[in-house]
Amino acid sequence: MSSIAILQQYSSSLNYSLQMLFWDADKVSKCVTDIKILYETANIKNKVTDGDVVYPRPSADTSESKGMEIDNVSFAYPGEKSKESALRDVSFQVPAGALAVIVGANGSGKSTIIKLLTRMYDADSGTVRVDELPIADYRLADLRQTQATLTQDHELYPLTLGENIGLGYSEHVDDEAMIMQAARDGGAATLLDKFTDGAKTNLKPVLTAYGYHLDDEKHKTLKTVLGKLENPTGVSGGEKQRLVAARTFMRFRTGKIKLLSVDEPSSALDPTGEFELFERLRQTGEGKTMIFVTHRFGHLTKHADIIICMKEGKVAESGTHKELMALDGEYASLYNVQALAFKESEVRLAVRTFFARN
Ligand SMILES: Nc1ncnc2c1ncn2[C@@H]1O[C@H](COP(=O)(O)OP(=O)(O)OP(=O)(O)O)[C@@H](O)[C@H]1O
Repeated sequence: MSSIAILQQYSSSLNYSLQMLFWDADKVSKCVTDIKILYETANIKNKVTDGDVVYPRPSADTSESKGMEIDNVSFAYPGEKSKESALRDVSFQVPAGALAVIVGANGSGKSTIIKLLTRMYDADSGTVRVDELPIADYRLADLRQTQATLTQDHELYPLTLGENIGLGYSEHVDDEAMIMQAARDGGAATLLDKFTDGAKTNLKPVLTAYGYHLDDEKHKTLKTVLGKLENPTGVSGGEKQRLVAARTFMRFRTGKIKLLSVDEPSSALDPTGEFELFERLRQTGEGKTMIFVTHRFGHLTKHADIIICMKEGKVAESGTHKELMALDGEYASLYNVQALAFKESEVRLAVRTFFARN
């Protein structure tokens, strides 16, 4: 019996060792694949060619700041399998300093417009113009310096919460006062206050105390400090959006921003958080060209100088809220569906409150 027991113990120990070996081998092969992808990505040539015109043009006076124009633009994503292109014969203008809001159903081309205006892609036909010149004429680095974008795709990095905000203006990544102001603007101040280390809280430490082979007794203090540093900090989807928004407000501090593009950055925010974010963006961006993509109608569309209502890759309608409501077309029907849903939810809330009280 004892021989069988020993044999069984050895067998399960061998089984465990083999499992660990394969697990480690799996991790090593994943790391190698990741590194390979990293090198391959770094080698991908940018298809967006650089221009040579300085932006903003030194000679440009205010009369030359004409804003942005999309002129008869069509665009299909490289390798797109869809039968229809993402954008077809799209034309509209956003005067300098105006607030434009792009609305429309899923897949109607809203985000694609932002990608062309920020020159992530070039149009297949037609022209995107900035201050009357084709966008491709300008130096890319100059254009990027004057743009602040806020989208759902923005990521947090394995740095401190403060550094994640400070990256919006990398020369001031250590400027605590500026970071705190940006945090307040982005609605992230309460989040920073939640942690004992505040803005210095490490989001996702990359060090590992195990790697140093530290002695429990001899390196006790160092181990405690490293342990604290290494403890990853979790943030919710809404908190991430607030931090990323704060980074955009930090970017405004560069004083160079001329275009603010905001692509549905608030899906995980509660209605109050979203309202406050849009209001602060609108106030901070005052005087700059602002382009918002949103699914939620309401105060933003009412403030818009121009609303572009997209449908299946084309501009269905454009104008102010008042003009489009008077048209009683695509925009009005989208608006009314939301207004109805809002009224229904208000009724449901009132009913629930009534029954809770009685
Ligand atoms: N990277 C991509 N590669 C290929 N096709 C894409 C890519 N991004 C978007 N598309 C396609 O282009 C079309 C327009 O997409 P876009 O993201 O601009 O729409 P949208 O109006 O912003 O949608 P949503 O409201 O869902 O965000 C869609 O048919 C979409 O499938």
